[in-house]
Amino acid sequence: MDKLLISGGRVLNGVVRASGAKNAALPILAATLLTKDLITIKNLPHLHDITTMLELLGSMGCGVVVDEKMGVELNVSTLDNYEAPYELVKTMRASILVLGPLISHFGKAVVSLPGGCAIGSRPVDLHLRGLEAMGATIEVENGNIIASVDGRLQGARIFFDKVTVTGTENLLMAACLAEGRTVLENSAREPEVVDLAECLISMGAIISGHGTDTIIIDGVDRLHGTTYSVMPDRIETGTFLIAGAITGGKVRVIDTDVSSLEAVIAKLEEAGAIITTGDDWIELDMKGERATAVNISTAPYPAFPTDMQAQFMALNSVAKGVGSITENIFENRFMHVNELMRMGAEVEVTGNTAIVRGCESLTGAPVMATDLRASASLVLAALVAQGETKIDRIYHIDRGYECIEEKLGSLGAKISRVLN
Ligand SMILES: CC(=O)N[C@H]1[C@@H](OP(=O)(O)OP(=O)(O)OC[C@H]2O[C@@H](n3ccc(=O)[nH]c3=O)[C@H](O)[C@@H]2O)O[C@H](CO)[C@@H](O)[C@@H]1O
Ligand SMILES: C=C(OP(=O)(O)O)C(=O)O
Repeated sequence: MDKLLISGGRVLNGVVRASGAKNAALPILAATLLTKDLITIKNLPHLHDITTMLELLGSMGCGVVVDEKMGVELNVSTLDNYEAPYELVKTMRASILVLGPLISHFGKAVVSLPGGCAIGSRPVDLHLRGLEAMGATIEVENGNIIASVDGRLQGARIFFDKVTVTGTENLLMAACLAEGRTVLENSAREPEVVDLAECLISMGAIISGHGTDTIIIDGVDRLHGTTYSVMPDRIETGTFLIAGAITGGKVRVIDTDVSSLEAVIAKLEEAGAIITTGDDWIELDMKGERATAVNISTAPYPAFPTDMQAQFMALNSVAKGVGSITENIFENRFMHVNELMRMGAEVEVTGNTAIVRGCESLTGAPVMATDLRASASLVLAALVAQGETKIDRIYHIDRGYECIEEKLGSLGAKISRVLN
């Protein structure tokens, strides 16, 4: 298994480009199942999850042509298989995103039921209940969700008990080809949901209210082809800004989306960073100062994102003072705590709150990545730790960070990949 080797203690300085957003690219790729016309998706990040989604679409019979800049041309007209098998779903939960488009366009779908994962139990009951409200028949057999509908799905009013990002995306996609109007209430307002809606609109869908908690979709008979460019990755952007903050450096992230990072920028400023922004760039300057610990409480957008929680835990570990981190979305998203403690971090967890007492320095150690953002927090901690850190199981980080060692290396980090 590949490992990352990081020698800490270098101040990061420079400019780095944000890649396309994994969490927008995945639903947008699934949305291509809604038309038989040719679709071109641009600014796809070069990530393991994207390859998995392309593999999944390919296994269903879609034509997939990738160009050298990670633009992809998809052709669904050859699709002849409506199944997302366990082998792919177990490596990427977001495979569930093909359920809504498949049943809406083809009237049938078999998708392996995603199990729990390292950050929590993560059920998909709200996806299934919503599709049933639209007239689908759903059965779970041998670990598979078997969905079908006679004729078209029917528009419906659906209230989500809990805000769910991929749940909103699945039903949004399903509603585009349904008969009549669908109203999604208590919908996710995440920028990635908005990006998906914009892509669907460019395919001819009639959608309003995306970016608010009530999305209205008027179903159409067919969608057409489009060329669409995926939004920049706000979580990758935030992670690079913290790489600057944790090392007392100055980092500018370009080709990013400033408006999607308000909650993160506010916390970085509270931590003592000087932030300057332009139309599509954010610069963080610590002026060589150590950060001040901040309190974080995760919640759906526009509040502080759970996907940035672990990275702020790393920052608090070496900050001045004490900060609390409360995780409200996933029940088990503190797997990084024990690994950070192996590097000398002082963290006490009670229920869903971690109290982090900042220390003067961390020390390098062999550590284990447990999930995607947990791995990012270990990379960040390693950048500032004394000595060498070896991070194992970095396939987690390859799910969500494009060329992490090249990008951090270009900012001055001493980081390399050990191939095994
Ligand atoms: C591919 C993708 O976009 N992944 C993101 C998406 O995951 P994902 O869409 O899986 O997360 P959800 O927004 O659905 O989960 C939010 C909460 O709702 C619960 N829930 C969800 C669905 C459901 O049917 N029933 C239910 O109880 C979940 O267990 C969790 O406690 O949003 C999360 C929350 O911002 C992010 O951390 C993930 O990076
Ligand atoms: C949790 C994440 O991804 P996924 O929902 O694909 O597991 C993430 O991007 O931090």
